[in-house]
Amino acid sequence: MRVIGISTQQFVYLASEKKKFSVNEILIVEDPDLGNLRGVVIEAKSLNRYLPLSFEKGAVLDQKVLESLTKLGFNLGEEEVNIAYVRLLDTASFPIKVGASARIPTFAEVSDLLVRQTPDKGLILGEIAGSEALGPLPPEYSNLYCLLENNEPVAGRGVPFIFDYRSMADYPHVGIFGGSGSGKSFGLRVFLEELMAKKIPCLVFDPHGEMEFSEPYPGIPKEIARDYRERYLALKIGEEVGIRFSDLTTPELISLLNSISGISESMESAVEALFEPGRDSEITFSDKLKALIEALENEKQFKGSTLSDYLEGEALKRYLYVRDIYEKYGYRVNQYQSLKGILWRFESLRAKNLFSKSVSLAESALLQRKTVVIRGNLSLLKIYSAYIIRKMYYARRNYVDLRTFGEAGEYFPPFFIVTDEAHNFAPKGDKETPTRRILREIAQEGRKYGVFLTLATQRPALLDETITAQLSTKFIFRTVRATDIGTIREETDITGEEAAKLPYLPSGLAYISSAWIGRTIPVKIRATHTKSPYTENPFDELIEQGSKADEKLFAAIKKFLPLKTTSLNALLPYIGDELGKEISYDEVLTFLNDQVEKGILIKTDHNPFGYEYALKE
Ligand SMILES: Nc1ncnc2c1ncn2[C@@H]1O[C@H](COP(=O)(O)OP(=O)(O)OP(=O)(O)O)[C@@H](O)[C@H]1O
Repeated sequence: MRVIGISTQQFVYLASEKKKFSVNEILIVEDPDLGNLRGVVIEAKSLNRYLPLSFEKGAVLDQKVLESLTKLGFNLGEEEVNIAYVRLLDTASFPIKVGASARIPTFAEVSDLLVRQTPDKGLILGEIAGSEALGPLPPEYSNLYCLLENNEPVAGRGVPFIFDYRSMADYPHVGIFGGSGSGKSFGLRVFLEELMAKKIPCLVFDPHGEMEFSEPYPGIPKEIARDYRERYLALKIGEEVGIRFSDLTTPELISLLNSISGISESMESAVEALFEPGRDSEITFSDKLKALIEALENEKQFKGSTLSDYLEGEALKRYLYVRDIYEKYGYRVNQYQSLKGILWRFESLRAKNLFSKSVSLAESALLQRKTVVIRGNLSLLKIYSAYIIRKMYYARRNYVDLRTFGEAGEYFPPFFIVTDEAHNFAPKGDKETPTRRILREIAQEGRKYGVFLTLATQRPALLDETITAQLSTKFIFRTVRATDIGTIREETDITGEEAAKLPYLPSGLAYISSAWIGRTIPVKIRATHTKSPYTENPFDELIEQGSKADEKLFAAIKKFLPLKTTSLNALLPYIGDELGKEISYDEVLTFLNDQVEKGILIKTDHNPFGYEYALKE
């Protein structure tokens, strides 16, 4: 490797016949006067005589570079020459000497650039791509992780990428972007495993039920494997976690109703007038709504206080109750349609079982520094997340605010909020959603309180821009859509060359762009220690399900072998009993013929009307 072309104090060109350069690789230039200087490859090209057109394109290849190559003895007509455009990371007091040699560094020479944190104080997320060449690592950086090759874990051979989560106090919030199948969910799982290992409390929203960490990934060596079973708690909305109605404030109730379907101003003022926080239960609030609707439907009956003679017993009790409610609220809340709208929204919330449980299990698990996985379908999570995030965030905020003024409040720990499908929780656009409001607030102020976001999405272009702008660290996996690549280019410092590679990145390779690192680093995300419940290939699933069904049917039919098709109809009820379900003539016949094809049964002509199937000897 030699310096060619025109060099400056900041940039040099390197050429080599043998070494192929890759973008982001760190190299050492050995200047006879300036000593050893480190630089990072920002563009890489290969030239050979069959590619004359590439000479015309790109900043790397100008005429002077080509002349210099020829003068230095490279034979462009005959051989391939690899060229790198390198930005120096160390300061040079004058331009680098042309012709100076360059080489691959040792780990010790570049360790300060590659590892910013010791493994015990950082998240071990994977391996810096291309770092295998740096030679043996000191023991403290070895054997920390495996990579996944053809779905098998193999020991990592390069420099670990250690994410300095402590730097999030200055550079908060993480974005994980990548198209379908790019390795984004895998990356998120690795991130969560590392947070659990460090006992950093975390609130995760899990719309796909995949955030399970109890099953070990097959083949992970035991020196690396960790047991996460005690480190997380999965809670299902409506079963283990919900909203305690008596805890709700009026704005919270309004926000919940709004999340079912947007509410009007008159509905909002009706809720403000009717709802008594802390005193109303879900039943008393619903009763009030119904009573007021009933009164407005027959307003004449309830105006004035003349009591009908015909009323007695339950009917009288009801009349008095409705009249009472009408007298108390009717003069302020008299829009029938608004009340119907609130009732419909409120009953929809109740139907989701939201009010049957509280957040106490989630709260105490966070206090125990666990990861809390909140499960539910996407639409339920969208409703619930705003409530629980606000609840946990304000608990933390109150504690910190009180502490700032020297007062003792109830302790609540710093924590992460993590979700996949983030563009559904905080979509871009004019329509305000309750979750977006609180996520924006945390994106802007969470740092002060030690509350950090980790938002994963397939569609960064659809994520709220205020939030995207606050994500100081971005993990960018394979991305194909031009609009998403456009957003990524605006929001990170990745180069044009890196952006052009985004559609072709292999699964599991991410560019990590972060304000605290100051440059983009390509990282192969490590193998997970645990297995998602849904890693089975759907086609293997078909085969497995098929063979299970076949085994069952074979066991049911076996005792009737040899079996004649003429007696099959009569046997169907018995076969059905064995199977525990009805089965048709055609289904059994197809199955028998399949077994003949597999060589398990033989089929013979029985008589002009049918066949006989028997076990092959
Ligand atoms: N770090 C990795 N190393 C090697 N292979 C990986 C890695 N991450 C993912 N893969 C491969 O890519 C596949 C898809 O990964 P993953 O499920 O994480 O995709 P995804 O980006 O989350 O897609 P979707 O958004 O559709 O869920 C995995 O099943 C695995 O085979």
